[in-house]
Amino acid sequence: MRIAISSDHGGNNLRKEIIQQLEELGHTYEDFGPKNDDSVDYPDYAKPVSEGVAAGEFDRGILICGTGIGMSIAANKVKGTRCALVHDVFSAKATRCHNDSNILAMGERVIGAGLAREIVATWLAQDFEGGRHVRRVEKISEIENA
Ligand SMILES: O=C(CO)[C@H](O)[C@H](O)[C@H](O)COP(=O)(O)O
Repeated sequence: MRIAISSDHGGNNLRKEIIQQLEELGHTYEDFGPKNDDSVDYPDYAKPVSEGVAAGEFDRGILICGTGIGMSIAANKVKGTRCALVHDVFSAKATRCHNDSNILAMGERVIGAGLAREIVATWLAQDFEGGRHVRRVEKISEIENA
């Protein structure tokens, strides 16, 4: 899978950990930074990942900040993104099955690297269930296009 990933300064350590995991799992990825630990603004880093996923340049995106909240709010402003803020494995599976989420947001200040790795592995592996959920995802697009 082609994956776009970024963080803010609050997510730098977890981003590096997840990049290592992506390499272990054999995914291709583009790292949108940041390049150092300076304090930055999360919308600047959510934008290129979200736009890349929405444009079809990447299959999925992963965004990490302190809480994951700012990243997920910013990502969901980009038309075509369905960003899920996830801090448990059940939700990681459910949001792929039901919401066809194309971006995963997590908070480095909320969960540890072990759980984050489990969430990423589950979220990447899980297919969209389709069926009744197609209609609901289409209704999200209708709101976006209104
Ligand atoms: O979700 C966030 C913002 O809504 C993130 O947690 C940011 O990483 C956080 O706001 C950064 O805070 P800092 O005090 O500037 O490190």
